[in-house]
Amino acid sequence: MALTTEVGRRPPLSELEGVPLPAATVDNWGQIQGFEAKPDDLVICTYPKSGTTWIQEIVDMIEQNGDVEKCQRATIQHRHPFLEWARPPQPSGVEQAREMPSPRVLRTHLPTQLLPRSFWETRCKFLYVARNAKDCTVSYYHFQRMNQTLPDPGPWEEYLETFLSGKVGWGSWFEHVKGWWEVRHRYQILFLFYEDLKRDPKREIQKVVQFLGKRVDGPVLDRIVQETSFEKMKANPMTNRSLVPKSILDQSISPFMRKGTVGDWKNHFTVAQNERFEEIYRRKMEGTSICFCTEL
Ligand SMILES: Nc1ncnc2c1ncn2[C@@H]1O[C@H](COP(=O)(O)OS(=O)(=O)O)[C@@H](OP(=O)(O)O)[C@H]1O
Repeated sequence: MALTTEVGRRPPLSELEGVPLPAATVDNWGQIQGFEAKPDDLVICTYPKSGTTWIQEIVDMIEQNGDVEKCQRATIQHRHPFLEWARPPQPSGVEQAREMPSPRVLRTHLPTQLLPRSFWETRCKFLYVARNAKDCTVSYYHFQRMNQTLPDPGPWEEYLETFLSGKVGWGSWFEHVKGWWEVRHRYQILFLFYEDLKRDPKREIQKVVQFLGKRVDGPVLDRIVQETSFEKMKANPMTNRSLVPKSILDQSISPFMRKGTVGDWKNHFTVAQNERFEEIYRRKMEGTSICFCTEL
């Protein structure tokens, strides 16, 4: 009896310094906090659903000089250890990173105030990708519907309030984005926008190439643009999460590679919801110079 109930239940989030996080991440916090960064680490930082997988594939394609076969060596989630990953008895993200040869590419959704200190001290490189709040809300909503390890989002109108109050995994979008934006000139941070990547992928990928101190020739750059398109990544089992068991990601509810567009929020927000969102947005983003576009 009890087992049946356990299987069907979504685990609630835990909290750390007011930021909701998966309970296993909080339980493993000692290990995460004590993580030893290295000066040649590259850290991909994002708020959830902002283009993490996309930028990971771009970075890997650049590192492999456009060699598609080499990027097929493992699923995207196994190529770059996720710092907060903790699912005993599997090796945690920290343990995976420790085993990895340098130079390492790591990934995290942590807000600046929770990032382990060694990252700031070693002054390694950070690649931050931000996505406009409205599309992020929509993408996160569908992700929570299908991700059996996160709380059930409930109906859309309820989820919108949960998102606005920051009671979702990794906390408030507003605080996350503002936090990373504020430190972007103090550290080696390349700050990118999902919407710019959509509008002009070639230009944005060139920025990444330069930031990584690499050189790629024209045809290779064109191949990277092509192979990291939404359509290609949606069809690629190494990037589309189709190899993740259905008990974790149920893609019959919503695919991981869902739409990959700018402006899908218009298919979800009512006029009233949009007005309320904008009002809260204005208040929470007051005083910051960061600017997003919500349609192309
Ligand atoms: N190549 C490419 N082009 C455009 N858009 C892309 C691409 N790859 C992933 N995506 C879209 O990014 C959303 C998933 O974000 P993340 O990868 O950050 O998700 S996660 O936090 O790691 O779970 C999710 O957005 P939505 O489709 O709006 O839900 C993905 O479809």
